[in-house]
Amino acid sequence: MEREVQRVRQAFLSGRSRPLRFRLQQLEALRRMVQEREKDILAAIAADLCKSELNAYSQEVITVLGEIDFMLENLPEWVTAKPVKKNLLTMMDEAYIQPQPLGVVLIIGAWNYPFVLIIQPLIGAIAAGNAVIIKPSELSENTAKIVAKLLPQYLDQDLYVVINGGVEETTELLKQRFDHIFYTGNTAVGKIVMEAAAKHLTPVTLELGGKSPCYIDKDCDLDIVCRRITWGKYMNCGQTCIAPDYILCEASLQSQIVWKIKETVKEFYGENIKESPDYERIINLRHFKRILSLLEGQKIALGGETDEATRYIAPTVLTDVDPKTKVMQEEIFGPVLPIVPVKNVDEAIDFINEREKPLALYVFSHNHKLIKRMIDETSSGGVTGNDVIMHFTLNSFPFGGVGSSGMGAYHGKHSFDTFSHQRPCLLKSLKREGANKLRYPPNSQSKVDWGKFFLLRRFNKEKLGLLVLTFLGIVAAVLVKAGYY
Ligand SMILES: NC(=O)c1ccc[n+]([C@@H]2O[C@H](COP(=O)([O-])OP(=O)(O)OC[C@H]3O[C@@H](n4cnc5c(N)ncnc54)[C@H](O)[C@@H]3O)[C@@H](O)[C@H]2O)c1
Ligand SMILES: CCCCCCCCCCCCCCCC=O
Repeated sequence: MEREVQRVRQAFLSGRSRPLRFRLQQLEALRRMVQEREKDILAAIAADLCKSELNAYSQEVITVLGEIDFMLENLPEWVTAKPVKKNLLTMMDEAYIQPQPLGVVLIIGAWNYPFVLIIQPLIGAIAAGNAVIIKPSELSENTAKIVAKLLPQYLDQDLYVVINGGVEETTELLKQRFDHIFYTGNTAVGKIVMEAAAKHLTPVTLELGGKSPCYIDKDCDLDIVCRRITWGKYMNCGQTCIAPDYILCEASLQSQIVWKIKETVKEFYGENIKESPDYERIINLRHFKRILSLLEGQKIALGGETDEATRYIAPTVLTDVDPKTKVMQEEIFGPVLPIVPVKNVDEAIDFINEREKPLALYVFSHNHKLIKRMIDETSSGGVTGNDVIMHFTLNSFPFGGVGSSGMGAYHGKHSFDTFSHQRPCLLKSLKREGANKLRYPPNSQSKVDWGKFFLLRRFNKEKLGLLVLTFLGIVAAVLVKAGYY
């Protein structure tokens, strides 16, 4: 492992990942890979998650292609140095911020969207000029294998390397020194990653999970609300980090919500859900059993049917759920939707704020002020009003958690920034030493007063011109006095 990381570091140190032209070429090659090998990629995702190729394409491949195009379009502007505002002491100097690659980045992916969750951060890391080691999830082994096979056929083989394996390999990998670690997965492993990173003072991005609440106000169109929630909750069989985890609403709305979700489930997946190409399965038996255990003692208002042999769990809704029960203590990550009755929006806000900060928050209402209030008075990684999931699709948004749902963010420019160091560069001349005398010892009250004048005073534009002239006059006077002229 150590040798492999060393090899990638040597490739980074060769400098070839840095030029803009190279980054664009690699991103174009990645796009070619996705387009030319689309069938293989879709087949692998389909095999891992019992997902139709159409769904794999719309949920994963579209996102990846969109992200590559966005990078190709904007990268030339993002990589350029950006001049910054100067103060009176640096007036005559060159001051700019130069984004630079961090070095060797480790990307650890999760199984639930196994392609997009490693390729989207990879796009950002390449765009920022880094070398990358990718560790796909071992639970989505088909996608892990196809990525390991295809990437070396299209990308620089020494700069971008896939390492497959399970906990043992990841543990070994985490002992190595990286310049950034980007991890997607559960919170418990997030802590392991952060602890390992701390040994080398390596910065981390942690894309974690949590229980994303969904508040339904009584002033809304329940038909549309339930259709959107049904889509976001049962997509990928509930195994989506930003799926609405549970509903908060007034008790009287529950029966209508159940009825409308039931109708929508029929419309989306037909009478026999098991035969629908649009309904996935639970990733493995461990998760299947974990989700079943969440149903114990609950009022099942819809669904509840299961089949262990195929790891099928029907779209399920629970009503009158007690917040103290197990289903409300951990992220569900399955097709089970508890409804927790609350008296009003105030109680819903308190309920959310008494718990860990979620990755996403959803609020449905015709009342725009109520949505704004919910946003102002709570915290979450992201929010969508009157829909679910959709904030993920906008690459101008930073995607990430807050508090226990994660740290850092990515997508679009935010990925570029995550994998870049914003290096402040100040280029001074070796001339004009007279003006610099102000900061050299011995210090004096008048020097401090001039320092305060130069660094603390705020000037409007008109005054500034005058001041620059005065400043230059003073410099000239000092120089004359010092005998330079
Ligand atoms: N924020 C996001 O973007 C996002 C996206 C997807 C999933 N998630 C969250 O991820 C969770 C589901 O994923 P998961 O954790 O089951 O995925 P997982 O089991 O695939 O684990 C994630 C990664 O961690 C590695 N790993 C597992 N155990 C490890 C250990 N002991 N030491 C080191 N590495 C280890 C795995 O090899 C894998 O690559 C949910 O909580 C979900 O909300 C978050
Ligand atoms: C055919 C229409 C296209 C619709 C696009 C909808 C895209 C949904 C993308 C969902 C991806 C969610 C990934 C979340 C990562 C965490 O688990």
